[in-house]
Amino acid sequence: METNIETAIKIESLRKLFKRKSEEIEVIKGIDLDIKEGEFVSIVGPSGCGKSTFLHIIGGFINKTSGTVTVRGKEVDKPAPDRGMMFQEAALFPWRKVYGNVAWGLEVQGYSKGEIRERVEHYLTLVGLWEFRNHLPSELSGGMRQRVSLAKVLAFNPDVLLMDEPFGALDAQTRETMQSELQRIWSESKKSVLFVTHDIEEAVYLSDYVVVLTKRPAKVKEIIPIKLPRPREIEIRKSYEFVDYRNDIWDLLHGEENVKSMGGSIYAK
Ligand SMILES: Nc1ncnc2c1ncn2[C@@H]1O[C@H](COP(=O)(O)OP(=O)(O)OP(=O)(O)O)[C@@H](O)[C@H]1O
Repeated sequence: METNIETAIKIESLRKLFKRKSEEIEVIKGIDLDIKEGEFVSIVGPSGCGKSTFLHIIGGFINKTSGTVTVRGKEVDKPAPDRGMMFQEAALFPWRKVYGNVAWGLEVQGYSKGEIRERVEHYLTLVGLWEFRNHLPSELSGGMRQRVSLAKVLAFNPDVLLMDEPFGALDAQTRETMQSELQRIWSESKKSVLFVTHDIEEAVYLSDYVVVLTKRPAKVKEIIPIKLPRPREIEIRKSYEFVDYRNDIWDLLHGEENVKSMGGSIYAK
């Protein structure tokens, strides 16, 4: 297989069936997708269509039935530090302070104390929480806990970030703040991100592309490039272009027959 050096994640003919007793449930029915280095790509789709399954296969947590998934040319067969994964709930040790949580993966990998301190400081500063390094997770807000989770994942220096509804449990205002923060952190860290969300506005605001999946079994229905300038200010959500993108994705998700033209900006890769 030919893999372009600029390709961070390559997915070809991916298929997934779950077996339950004598029944086979087809969840993913042939997905092809290329994510280039440094791209931010969101996945949206009807509830239960297979978004989390898709992300977990790329993470190496679920086996695929057929097809190929490669990250920087290397075939995925199990979880590994080249793929950092974030979930809706912050994955933190409650008994470890913020510093200790971010340091954990580095300790396990055998980094020296000096290297650990350097990396933990770098990533906690990046997420704006260095001064909270001696707090326990229980002493932080939900948004702050998710920022610690992000620092913990980034400290591994993964090639790609896989994020499954990471802001799904946050209130609307905190969620918006986290979206702006993530945009800044992404542009500074230059990671490729694959981001699953139910929130169309979140997908438009953050992404270079939004991938719309069909209902189960999931296929790619449409790939929409988001050609809004960066960095994106919060007010961009009020612009006509933004609202147009949101409405077009909403129509696609609701299976509208007469999807309004986006001036040629809808295309399949
Ligand atoms: N281990 C499993 N065994 C059998 N079926 C499963 C298993 N895991 C998931 N499924 C089924 O696969 C389908 C897709 O689930 P998945 O969680 O990937 O969807 P989703 O798009 O992320 O859902 P949501 O939008 O509600 O979060 C569902 O119908 C679910 O019941």
